[in-house]
Amino acid sequence: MRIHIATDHAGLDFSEQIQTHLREAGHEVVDHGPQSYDPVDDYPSFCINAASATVRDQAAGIQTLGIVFGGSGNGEQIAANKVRGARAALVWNVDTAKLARQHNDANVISIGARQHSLEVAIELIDAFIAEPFSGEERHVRRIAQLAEYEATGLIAGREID
Ligand SMILES: O=C(CO)[C@H](O)[C@H](O)COP(=O)(O)O
Repeated sequence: MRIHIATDHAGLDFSEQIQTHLREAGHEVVDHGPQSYDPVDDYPSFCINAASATVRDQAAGIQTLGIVFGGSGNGEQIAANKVRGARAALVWNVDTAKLARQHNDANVISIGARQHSLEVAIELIDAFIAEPFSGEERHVRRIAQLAEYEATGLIAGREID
């Protein structure tokens, strides 16, 4: 699978080690930065680039997922979700990693590098990558509502309050 990855200064060390893990597992990793440590760098552009590339590859039929990291993962998730078509989930245990795929068909995982050990972060990412979307009708319906809202501001053809 192709994995698009991005972080900021708070996750750089993590990102480098996780990229090694992913490459050893046979994935193609595309690093969206940062390329060097800058304690005052800003996560939005890195994370938006990773999410955009993930959405673009999926639209082209390429099997791909995105990973974004930061100190908490909150801002990184918010940034990724600004990209149309991105469904970024902030994951904090194996259950939320699996549910992000099963129920939400999340295409980007966000993780707080200051919240977990490297071993746990790798466990969360591996669980996320391995889990398929359930494809169940209720989840398909809810995801379609989000996509419709993103595209038109409507849900099921109606304005919402
Ligand atoms: O997690 C993050 C955003 O949600 C950032 O990584 C975090 O805010 C960076 O903090 P600082 O600039 O104090 O190192």
